[in-house]
Amino acid sequence: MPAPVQKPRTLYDKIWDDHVVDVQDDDLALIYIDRHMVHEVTSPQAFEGLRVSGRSVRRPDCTLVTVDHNVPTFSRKEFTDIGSFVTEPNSRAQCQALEENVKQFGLPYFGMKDRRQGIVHVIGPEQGFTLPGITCVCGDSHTSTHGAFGSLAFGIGTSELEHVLATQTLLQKKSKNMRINVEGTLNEGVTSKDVILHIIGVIGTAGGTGCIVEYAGSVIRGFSMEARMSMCNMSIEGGARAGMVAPDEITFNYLRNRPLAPKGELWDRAEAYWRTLKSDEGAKFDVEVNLRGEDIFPTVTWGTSPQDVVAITGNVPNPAAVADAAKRANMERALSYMGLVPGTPMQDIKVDKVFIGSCTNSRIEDLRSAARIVLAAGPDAKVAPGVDALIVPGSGLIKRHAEAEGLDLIFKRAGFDWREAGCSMCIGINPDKLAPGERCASTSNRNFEGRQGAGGRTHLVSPAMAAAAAMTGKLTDVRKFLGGDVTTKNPLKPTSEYDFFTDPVEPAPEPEPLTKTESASSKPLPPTETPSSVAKFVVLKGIAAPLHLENVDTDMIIPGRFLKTLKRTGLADNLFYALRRDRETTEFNDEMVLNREPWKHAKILVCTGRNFGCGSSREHAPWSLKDFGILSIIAPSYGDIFKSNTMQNGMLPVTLSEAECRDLAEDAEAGLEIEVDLEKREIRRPNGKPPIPFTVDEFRRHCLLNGLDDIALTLQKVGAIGQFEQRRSETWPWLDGFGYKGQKIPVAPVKKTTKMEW
Ligand SMILES: CC(C)[C@H](C(=O)O)[C@@H](O)C(=O)O
Ligand code: SF4
Repeated sequence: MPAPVQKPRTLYDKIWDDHVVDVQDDDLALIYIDRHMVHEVTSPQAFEGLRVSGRSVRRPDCTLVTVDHNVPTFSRKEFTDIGSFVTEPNSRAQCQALEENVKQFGLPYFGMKDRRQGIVHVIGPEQGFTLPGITCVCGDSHTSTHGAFGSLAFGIGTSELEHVLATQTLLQKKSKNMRINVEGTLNEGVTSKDVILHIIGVIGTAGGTGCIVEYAGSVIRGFSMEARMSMCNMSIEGGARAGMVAPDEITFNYLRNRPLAPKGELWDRAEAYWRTLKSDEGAKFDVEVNLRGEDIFPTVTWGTSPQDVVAITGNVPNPAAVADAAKRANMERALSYMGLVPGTPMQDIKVDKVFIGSCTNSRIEDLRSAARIVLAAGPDAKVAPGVDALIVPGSGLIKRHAEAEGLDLIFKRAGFDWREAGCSMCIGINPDKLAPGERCASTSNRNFEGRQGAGGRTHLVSPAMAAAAAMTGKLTDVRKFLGGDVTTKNPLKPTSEYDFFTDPVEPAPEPEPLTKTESASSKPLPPTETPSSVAKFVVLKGIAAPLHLENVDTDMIIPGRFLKTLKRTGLADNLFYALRRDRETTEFNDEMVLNREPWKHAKILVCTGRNFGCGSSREHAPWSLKDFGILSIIAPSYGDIFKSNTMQNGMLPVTLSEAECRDLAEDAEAGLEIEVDLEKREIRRPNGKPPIPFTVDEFRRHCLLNGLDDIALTLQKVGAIGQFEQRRSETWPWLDGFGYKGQKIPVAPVKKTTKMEW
């Protein structure tokens, strides 16, 4: 009999197929997670969950922990410990909790004394922890960055994080396949950051919802790994949970010799497998977008959403030209927040601050490209008067690498502030933030209201454009600095031979005993125990509050500065902070519906705009809604991570058509109580209108109706997980991490790094 012909598969299909541990009737699959990265903001509640239920971390060897969001980026010369160095109490508490958890659960950790510390999405690739063909997760939406290596990498919430720690698996439904092709040649001054901003401008922040995006085409193939990471990083801003690029020579060259990448014969086996990781000819994509490199120009955002983009040569758009009333209102709000007048040339907009950093653009190439512009401005050129310009390398190693190339001197000579690694001014939950009304050209990824500090105004740009803005004091077309051959004019000498091996890679430490008699990792996993309970959701009757906004992001639901908590509760007052509070006095206002009777008591939120809960993976968003009393949201569509986060908390997101949402919003405006019945899958109104039916995943419905905990259910499949791990060790042995079953990876000999003379 001829062998069955397998139909052509996409890169995503292949990685998915290779990770399925178990499939349930309703399309949900338990998939194995190869790499788990952890930081201090989204993990404390998950570790607490493990502690309470007496569970251990299943694969410390596949877990890597660092501290990045809260850390101050000023000099660490005087650093002794977190307790004295991180002075803001909530930030300190999160960093200290992480260090305690690392010890207690025995996890590999790059702390603040370790020069490999840095932004979680920078250090994984840098160490070779991120590899092609893997599944990779982190309690952070920009995990999409790691897809640049041809891996399936996506952000998860805190409950899912706990699930991965305990089981090394996740319950997932397969997403749709989307491909974005960028063919042709890029214009002068256009970088991968401009390409991804342009893409988001075209597809919108909901464009990739429900999809995994593969970036393809000659432009992408020509990009370095750094450039691919910047693109995949912002997949989440385009609504997609993950973005990926098929691995190729550029990927292999980047990874070869990285500390945690396979070596010798294992490398050869791995590379042979990695070469199979590309979409087959004829593979089916549910959505395909084709763009031309020639149509992309140096790009900048004007508004408060990453889709609000314009070429730097353009003007601030005019809301009056927009027919749709809701869109016009959104634009007016954005322009008022940004303090911009329609028609103003973008290049006339003055900036107060420039930030070069974040998981999008803080890698060595980003720093080089910014340095080139500074050099092109002239030997004595300085940062424009009145502008504060900050350069924050993504990791301690990048900082050293840049210093070895002398980039720090270029920056410092021109008046830039040269910092230590961390998330810094990307999110403003550490000392680096914008003051109210300050305007910043930023290489980060989110320009939401208040993102870089309450009242701060963000324009997203590439590192070269940020450097140009620093030198002129205004948003500036980078091409002004690019006349002639910049590389010969500017004597930058990149060092590809940077030595990553001077620090030994140690296996994870032994877990500390939880009590005198039981340790976190030696305690056996609970067997087929009765599923523990989370709150049940059966029928919910109550006041519904109407909300007429599109693309409500989780930064809007709860701003970053309120994430610095170790608890899941106490967040109600900060729900929709910017909408509910007066900008000046911060008192609750009367305009926002949730501040008024009877909606103050709302149990249901009816949102008429699409893409509710997009952006960051913070589970604090559903926690704050729940804390306020809202247990069900009704909207036309959701950000993928937010949707699963709500269901992990006994809340029900109902998806209805836009017309149905508008209809229900009328009832909500009238202050009527409505009833969400999960048992019958329908929404009932008291005014004689017919019930509205809805659909919901069967497994999720079952869990919600019975108040079941995913982790306990998954642990019933521990046998299948163990079998998968055995096959994984045989087929992909390089995926067992350092320290697995007592193995150690050899430490390469120490090489000397010399400061470059140029
Ligand atoms: C803290 C974390 C939940 C968040 C994210 O998921 O993206 C943060 O990194 C951000 O950039 O907003
Ligand atoms: S987006 Fe910003 S805050 Fe989030 S991980 Fe990246 S650098 Fe950190």
